[in-house]
Amino acid sequence: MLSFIQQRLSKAPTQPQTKITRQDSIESAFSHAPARNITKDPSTTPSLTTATSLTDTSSELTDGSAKADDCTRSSTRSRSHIGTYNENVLSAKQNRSAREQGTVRGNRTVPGDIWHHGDENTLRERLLKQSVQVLDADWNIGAMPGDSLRLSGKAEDGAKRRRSTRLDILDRASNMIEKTTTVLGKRGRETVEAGMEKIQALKGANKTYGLTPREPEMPSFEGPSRKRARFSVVDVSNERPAELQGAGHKVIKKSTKPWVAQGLYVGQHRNDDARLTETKNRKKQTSSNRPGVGERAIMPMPMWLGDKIIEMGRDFKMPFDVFSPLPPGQPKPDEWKKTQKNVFIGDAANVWKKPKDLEHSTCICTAETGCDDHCFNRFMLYECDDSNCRVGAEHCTNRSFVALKQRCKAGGKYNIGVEVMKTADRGYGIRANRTFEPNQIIVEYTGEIITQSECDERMNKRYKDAECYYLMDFDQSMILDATRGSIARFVNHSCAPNCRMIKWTVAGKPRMALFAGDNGIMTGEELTYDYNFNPYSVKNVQECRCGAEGCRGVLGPRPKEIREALKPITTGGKRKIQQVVEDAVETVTKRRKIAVPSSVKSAFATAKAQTSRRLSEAGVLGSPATHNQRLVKQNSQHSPRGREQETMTESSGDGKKRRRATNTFSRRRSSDKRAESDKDEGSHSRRKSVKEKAGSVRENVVRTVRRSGRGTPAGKTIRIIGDDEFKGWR
Ligand SMILES: C[S@@+](CC[C@H](N)C(=O)[O-])C[C@H]1O[C@@H](n2cnc3c(N)ncnc32)[C@H](O)[C@@H]1O
Repeated sequence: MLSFIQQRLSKAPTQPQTKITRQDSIESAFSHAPARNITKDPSTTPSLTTATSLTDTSSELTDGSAKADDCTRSSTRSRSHIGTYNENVLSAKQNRSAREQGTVRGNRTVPGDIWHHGDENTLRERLLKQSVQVLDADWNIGAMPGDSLRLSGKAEDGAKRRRSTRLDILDRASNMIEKTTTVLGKRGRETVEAGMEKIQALKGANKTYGLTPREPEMPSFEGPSRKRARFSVVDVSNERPAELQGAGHKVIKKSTKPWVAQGLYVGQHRNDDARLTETKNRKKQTSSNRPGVGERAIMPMPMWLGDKIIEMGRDFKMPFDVFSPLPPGQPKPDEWKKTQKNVFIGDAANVWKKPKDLEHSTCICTAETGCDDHCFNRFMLYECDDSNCRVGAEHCTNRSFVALKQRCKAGGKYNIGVEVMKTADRGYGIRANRTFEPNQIIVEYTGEIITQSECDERMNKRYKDAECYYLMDFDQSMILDATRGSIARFVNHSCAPNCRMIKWTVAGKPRMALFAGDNGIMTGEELTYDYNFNPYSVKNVQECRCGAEGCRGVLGPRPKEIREALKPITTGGKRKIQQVVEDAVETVTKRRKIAVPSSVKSAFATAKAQTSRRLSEAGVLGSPATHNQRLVKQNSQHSPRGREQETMTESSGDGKKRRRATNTFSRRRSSDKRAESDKDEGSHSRRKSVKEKAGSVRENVVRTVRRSGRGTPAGKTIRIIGDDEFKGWR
């Protein structure tokens, strides 16, 4: 501090450069103090401003007359502050509080009693101590002689205001320029004058900031600092209120941390909605000033999926492109006739019969359960609607086809969700351009519904030279031909599929759709399902190129199994006969590449009839109908969803895997108890027993379900029965 004062003093033009010792200081105080005490009249004594700071140069005397006085003599106070001192004493003093020291901070005058009490030594000592205290007191450099001290009558204002050092610099700069202009030519003068104007403008601008807080400290250029790197200097002149706006004024704004709000999705922020078309996005953006439209306050979910995911919940997965369509310029299949609805062709409409029992089907779900896996309609693959479900559209979750319709109606690539792609060795295929939930409906398989005879005709004529066929067994022995149909016709086969093709009954009509498998679908995955292709002839077997780990090598069952299925019954053996029958009736082609040769068909029918007859004779089965019921029992495997669509394999006695009929299901009902009691009646004739039990079943079975697809002949009627009931039929 002292060195600083000495520096100031050495710079001061009016102050002679003398070394002042502490002793001098004391003596100076000694000599001036009485004068001050004597002239202590508030009306005449210039009141010094309260101490501000060392740099404060605006401290002013209230009395102008004092100015002259101040010029002629040094301030007592100032001089008392100057001098050398004993550091030990000083430090000892500093460690004590002002109260302990018996002085009040800021008391810079020598008390009057010094003059009246004590001898010289004591007096000197006290003076020494007090001088040292004074050194520790607040300083008012403005009171010091020399320097550019300016006085005015408003001491209080001066205490609050400080002259900006920048103004000093500007003053000096303008002085220099003034001097320079005298030696410059006209052109130079003009340039300098322009500079002057700029300086004046700056000065003016600075004045407007007279009352603004001190300019914030700017980052120095000493080198990059980690702490400073977090701050960025930004021009926020537009954000500042008008009165604070000044030329090029910069403030420091803390840099944002977008990852706090966006997490792993940082940098993926987009203004447009990828699900919408460009036009719709533009429209949306123009109307996006709606109130309430804003950023989420919480960490966003994967983009574009919205509230649905929050509601439904989903395990966290690493970020992926939720919506990622193929870039333009992909190879496209030849244009085909499209239809988004099934169309009955020819006699098909007359042949097809609406199931009679539908009106009786009403689920008993509540809004809480919302037609979950226990919903009876869901179990039967009936879609809920207002006629068969009391839960209502808001809570019912068994309205997939309605949801699909709404999605497609909304339009856009995202909502459609699938697109055609070219595969390496399987022609065209279908890929998902977005994610799908497990078991979510993806796309409907639509086309023309034709009768069997119409199919034969088409195969022989229209599709004679075709490479690909889009035929699928549908309902009531009819065929769904998607040659004219929906995009779903391009879905390829896989032995390890990620989707299922399932037939549902919607408003009394059968409809086929592709559903996501149990693992859901990720963006970019190729969609496949198991064709369960039945070539009806060994020579029509197609090589499978699905590339799955457990690939069967062919589309459909393995060749050996096909041979087994088609082998005529020559030998007895209950298990074998049963197996052949089961295999014969199990899988009906859902998708066929070629028409079934009539010779194969008749051989198949003959084998089936023969087997049924033999089994009936042997008392194993009562009738073809009960045979179906037996299949129901043997193959009913309760899936987690209470139904089973997939063809399954089960281990036979010889340890080999063999295919079993599936696609049917059974359910334990209250009638099971009755069946239990029936069982106790003993061993009557099998047929009689079956008849009796069939009667009881008729009473209790809720309805008859029409099913087709893998595992059961299309259009065959299968009754739903309880497991225990079935025991009696064996
Ligand atoms: C309904 S089409 C599927 C779309 C077809 N890839 C296209 O380009 O039109 C069925 C035909 O695709 C071919 N295909 C489908 N999946 C296959 C697979 N896993 N391996 C070999 N060929 C397959 C077979 O030729 C089959 O007859």
